[in-house]
Amino acid sequence: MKICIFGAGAIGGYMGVKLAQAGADVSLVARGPHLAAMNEKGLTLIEEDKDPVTVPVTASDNPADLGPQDYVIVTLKAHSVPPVVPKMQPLIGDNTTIVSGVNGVPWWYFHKIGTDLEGTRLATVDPGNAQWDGFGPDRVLGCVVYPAAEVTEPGTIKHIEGNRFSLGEPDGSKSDRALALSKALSAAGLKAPVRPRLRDEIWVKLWGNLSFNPISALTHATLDVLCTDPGTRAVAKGMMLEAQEIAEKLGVKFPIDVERRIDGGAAVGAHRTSMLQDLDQGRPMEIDALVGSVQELGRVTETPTPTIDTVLALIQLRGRTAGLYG
Ligand SMILES: NC(=O)C1=CN([C@@H]2O[C@H](COP(=O)(O)OP(=O)(O)OC[C@H]3O[C@@H](n4cnc5c(N)ncnc54)[C@H](OP(=O)(O)O)[C@@H]3O)[C@@H](O)[C@H]2O)C=CC1
Ligand SMILES: CC(C)(CO)C(=O)C(=O)O
Repeated sequence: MKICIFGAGAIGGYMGVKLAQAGADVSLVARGPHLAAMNEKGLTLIEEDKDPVTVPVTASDNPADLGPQDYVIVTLKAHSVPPVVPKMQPLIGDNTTIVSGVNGVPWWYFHKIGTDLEGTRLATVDPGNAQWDGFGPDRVLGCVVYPAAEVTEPGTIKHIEGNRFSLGEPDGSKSDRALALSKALSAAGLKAPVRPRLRDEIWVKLWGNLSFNPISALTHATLDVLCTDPGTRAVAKGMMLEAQEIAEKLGVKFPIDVERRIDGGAAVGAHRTSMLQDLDQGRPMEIDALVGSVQELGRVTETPTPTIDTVLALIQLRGRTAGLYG
């Protein structure tokens, strides 16, 4: 089984080391100094309570070097995917599965959803239908990424917590391709359950990213603070309740309530969300995938989103004034 991880930064690099250690036929697409370091000295993973490990990896910035794959696991930031769809084509053969390991509402959300919204495209996450037309939705296997990791220096990944990558077919079936990838990831020491209702998990994760991420980038507060400060907790709750109304109209069942989700965020502690880290480091923020997409779904489902609209306007302008958005 040939697996290529496209965008082998923090999450893709973590997965890459684990798969390489388990002897999988895995290759990585990356770029710049991180790619150069991987090719020079291998990819290093630092995990708590373990000695750092460095593994030799097959890595390139040119997918044509790697050829058609059984699985392409996309672990780019959401806004980086549409522009690279043409560049990814050499990785795609007749039976290639694309695994979308990207936060936010996935571009394939309405593929095989089984309602009258079947086939609806989302401009916020797939402008110009780049992925829908360039990959084809039948290739897609969904994935919710739970681990936290970061690239601490070129060629080095620090794992922070978690090892679960939930997988799910758009139609909820336990397909052979989902089960085979689950087996390969499990053999690498990762948790990879195949879920019949992946969209429910997408929304529980998205609840936090939708609200905590922009609030943290706007306030520079860590999760423990923004989830317990009465004012910002109320803003997060307002956004999440609007999202819940949208999601329930789309058939999602939430296994927990908003208060419990916010308490879970607080329990993570003094974490600077990825959007705050991106802002601080001058990198584009995943505003469209995490917040704009939920506003778009509000329009699709005719659900008012006044709190989401307000926070989205603020974070978009924050991004523009920092030269990182739009
Ligand atoms: N990190 C985390 O803890 C978590 C992340 N996620 C989600 O996972 C996804 C990936 O995040 P993360 O791993 O943090 O992101 P990273 O930025 O660390 O990884 C993406 C990598 O792809 C590279 N890249 C971008 N464009 C190209 C290109 N055209 N060709 C080759 N390489 C390219 C980037 O290089 P460069 O740096 O040069 O741009 C970077 O090394 C996001 O959607 C994120 O929200 C989900 C849960 C937790
Ligand atoms: C905020 C958090 C921890 C989950 O909601 C996250 O995923 C992020 O920092 O992007």
